[in-house]
Amino acid sequence: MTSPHVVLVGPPGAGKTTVGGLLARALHVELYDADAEVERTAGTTIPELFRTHGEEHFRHLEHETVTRLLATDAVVSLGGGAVLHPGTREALRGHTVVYLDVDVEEALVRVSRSEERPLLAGDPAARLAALVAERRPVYEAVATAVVRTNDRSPQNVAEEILALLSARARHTASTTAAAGSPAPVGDPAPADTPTPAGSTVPAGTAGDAGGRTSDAETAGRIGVPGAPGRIGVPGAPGRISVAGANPYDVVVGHDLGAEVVDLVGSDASRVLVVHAPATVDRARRLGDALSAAGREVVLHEVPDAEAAKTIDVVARCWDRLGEHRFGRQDVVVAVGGGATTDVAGFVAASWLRGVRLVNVPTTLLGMVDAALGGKTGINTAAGKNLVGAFHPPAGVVCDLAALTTLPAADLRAGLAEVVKAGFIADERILDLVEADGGAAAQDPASPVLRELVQRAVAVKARVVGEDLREAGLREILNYGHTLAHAIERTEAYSWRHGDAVAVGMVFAAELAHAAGMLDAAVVDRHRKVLSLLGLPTTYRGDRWPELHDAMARDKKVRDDALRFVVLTDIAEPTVLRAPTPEQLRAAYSAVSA
Ligand SMILES: NC(=O)c1ccc[n+]([C@@H]2O[C@H](COP(=O)([O-])OP(=O)(O)OC[C@H]3O[C@@H](n4cnc5c(N)ncnc54)[C@H](O)[C@@H]3O)[C@@H](O)[C@H]2O)c1
Ligand SMILES: O=C(O)C(=O)C[C@@H](O)[C@H](O)[C@H](O)COP(=O)(O)O
Repeated sequence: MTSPHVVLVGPPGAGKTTVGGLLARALHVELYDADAEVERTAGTTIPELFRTHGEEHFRHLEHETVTRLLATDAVVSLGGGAVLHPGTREALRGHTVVYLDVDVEEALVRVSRSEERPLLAGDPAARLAALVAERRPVYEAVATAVVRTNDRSPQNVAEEILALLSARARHTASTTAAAGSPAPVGDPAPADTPTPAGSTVPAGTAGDAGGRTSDAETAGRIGVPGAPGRIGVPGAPGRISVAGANPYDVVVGHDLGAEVVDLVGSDASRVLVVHAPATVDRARRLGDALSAAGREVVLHEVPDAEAAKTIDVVARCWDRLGEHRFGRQDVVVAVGGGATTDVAGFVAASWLRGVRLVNVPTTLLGMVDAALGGKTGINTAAGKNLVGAFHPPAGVVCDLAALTTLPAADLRAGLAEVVKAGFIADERILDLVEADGGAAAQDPASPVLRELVQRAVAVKARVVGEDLREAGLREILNYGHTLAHAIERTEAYSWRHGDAVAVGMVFAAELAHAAGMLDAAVVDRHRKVLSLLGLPTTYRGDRWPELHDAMARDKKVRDDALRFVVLTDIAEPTVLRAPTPEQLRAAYSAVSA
């Protein structure tokens, strides 16, 4: 089926027509500007169409025009409001759609230089701000990639899109070339053993939740607009929304006790505050605030770190809830790192088949990863996080002051998940770390760390908002985790999770390189960024059988075939299915100390 090389969406002033022209020239194809096509077909201007027939009539004509243009082999630029038509959104499924993101101030400067825009009549600044606020989630929903245009020349933006298109073409080519039967899970075979080639799955396409769930093999690309202003300006608490059946916010700031009291709400009679030994003071302070607000507070300490994630600890929590007659309207508040929020979350998910959960993460890793997204759970003898439930919190409150008491090694471990967000979706994270050799990222009081937190949260929020139950896209958050969880189990959970993830990401990058999918330069960048932060990039070289056995129990395994989230470039995650024993061996040997 003929399809445009790329469809550009975005608000007025995003540069769709200018960038579209450059792309069309570079690709030697036509540029179709949907607005111009509507005018040509209607034989009048858009302002005139609005005046004489109204917006609804215009949207109808626009939808028909876009449907026609989507059957061309061109570059297509859509009018700012085209995506408001449900039929147009539907028609965009399966196409490569790039959202050109721009801040309102810059868009305003650009549109003030151009022709009449009916929807901006009156107070253009206010109208544009309202339009962008209304439409941004829709652009993000239809887009397969988001490209920032602020402070960038149209040429520079076009180059980024061309690079995206060629990476996508490489995916398609490698998928076609590498399709093969799944390799059985087992130790790497000797080099001369014939084995099926590893196969890759291309990144997702526009708004294709249906396709993702039916295939369950696709990890998608996610572009993250990510200017700090979009997710909260430095100095004010950032508030990042997580979409879903029950949307909630992640608040990032200081002195946020009142947020917790609000989130618990006045319907609750009782609150179980679950905390780690290291967070008892913070838990007590929150408990006092909740008591002052009229709630009965039960403080409950769980063991430190991974020792908290057991069925015995869960059972003790259930006992406390039973003793205090917790009902359906009562609440669990988790105060601690990822281990605490994981176990407390599972308690909340299972008590009376689910009560309200408020997460107050006190580690960096908890703030950027564990406390949001709804994955709760515990470990079993067979492996990490094997029992649990998806139970999203009612809200997540990240008080950055907690990071000042966090041991440096735990802060570093959290940075591994921040870096993960950088590699899978937001390169600016990597740039920020590299800018000063990783120093500011490790300073709990620095604005850089705050921006890193907000950016990493924004990445996770967007992914889990689209795919709570890991039907496809969410797998990208597991980057580096297949080997990481195996290392943690092999080391009897004496390794920090983030440290294991750091090694796991280098392994995944080496694996993608061995499979011919990733340039050596990107693999090197993994080592560089992680080393700047003092994170490990190697592991002992004599543990392959144990590691392989643990990886064979990974949740991503399908039909007994190992599956790894890998990159084909920065912010280009995909899934490598059934890598060959040679590829696995090459990657393991490359990370062996
Ligand atoms: N559910 C998810 O989506 C998800 C995501 C990522 C990680 N995780 C899980 O999270 C866990 C790792 O989380 P983590 O790195 O936060 O580890 P952690 O919970 O073990 O905390 C690390 C250490 O810091 C201490 N601590 C916590 N807050 C402190 C503070 N403010 N000051 C001083 N000490 C403090 C803890 O008691 C612990 O000793 C793993 O079990 C991992 O599997 C879950
Ligand atoms: O939220 C997710 O999804 C993740 O994969 C985030 C990971 O960083 C996290 O460690 C998660 O707990 C792993 O989940 P699992 O399902 O692989 O156990």
